[in-house]
Amino acid sequence: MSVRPLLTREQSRAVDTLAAEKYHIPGVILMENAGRGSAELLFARKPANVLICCGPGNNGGDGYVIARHLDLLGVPVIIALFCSRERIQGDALINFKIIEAAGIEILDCAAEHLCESFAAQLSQADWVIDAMLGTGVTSPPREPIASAIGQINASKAQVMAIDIPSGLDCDTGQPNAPTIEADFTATFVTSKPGYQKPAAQSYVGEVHVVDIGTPQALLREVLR
Ligand SMILES: NC(=O)C1=CN([C@@H]2O[C@H](COP(=O)(O)OP(=O)(O)OC[C@H]3O[C@@H](n4cnc5c(N)ncnc54)[C@H](O)[C@@H]3O)[C@@H](O)[C@H]2O)[C@@H](O)CC1
Ligand SMILES: [K+]
Repeated sequence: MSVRPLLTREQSRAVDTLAAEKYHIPGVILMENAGRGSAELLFARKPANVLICCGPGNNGGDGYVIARHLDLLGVPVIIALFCSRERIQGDALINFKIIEAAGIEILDCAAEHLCESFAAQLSQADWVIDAMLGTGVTSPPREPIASAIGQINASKAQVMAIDIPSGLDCDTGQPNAPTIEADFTATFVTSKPGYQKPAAQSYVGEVHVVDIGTPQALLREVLR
């Protein structure tokens, strides 16, 4: 496939479902490929230290995989968790348990009062990874993620968005209030229709497509 067509948010979710149900690829393999590919993209930029902001879903799951691979590459990482541990499930929970067992530092930022250390870590961060909201987002960002987006945008850290800059409508390119302003975005399988729109440029930054191992036949089926 020379120039890949663009998957909408719904089509991206169809790819994830079909990959598991029709092509027998466990989601945690797709997540490993997504996280490893994203970690290697960031490592190439020689990060001094990385603060990885994780939301409640599989976008957060990508963040846990990225943390493990950057840690393995010798990069100091800290996870900022923007949901209660109890909310984490499925493929994200598998990867959360791995980094917990590996002793990677996790800041509990789910409850406002536990979040003082987030501001301190953010001020020290060379890079921030936005693994808060991906294709499962259904409305403008809610608290505590909304406040985190504002603090991240106000910080001096460089920002890498995972799959979708949190807050951005990936189909129209329209931002919500607030939306992550990323220096670059690692998006999965294909770029998204909204990423080429003028309104999206200050949010997506440089777009990189990361393959997650889905077969060509699956793409052809979804894009038909
Ligand atoms: N097999 C898969 O499904 C794969 C998924 N991947 C990652 O998983 C993401 C999709 O994961 P999910 O479907 O879990 O969804 P998300 O991880 O995008 O998170 C959505 C969750 O956040 C909450 N939420 C929704 N709207 C919100 C809002 N406006 N404010 C605050 N919280 C909100 C909901 O609880 C929802 O469960 C993709 O974007 C990609 O990053 C990748 O790992 C590739 C494989
Ligand atoms: K994101």
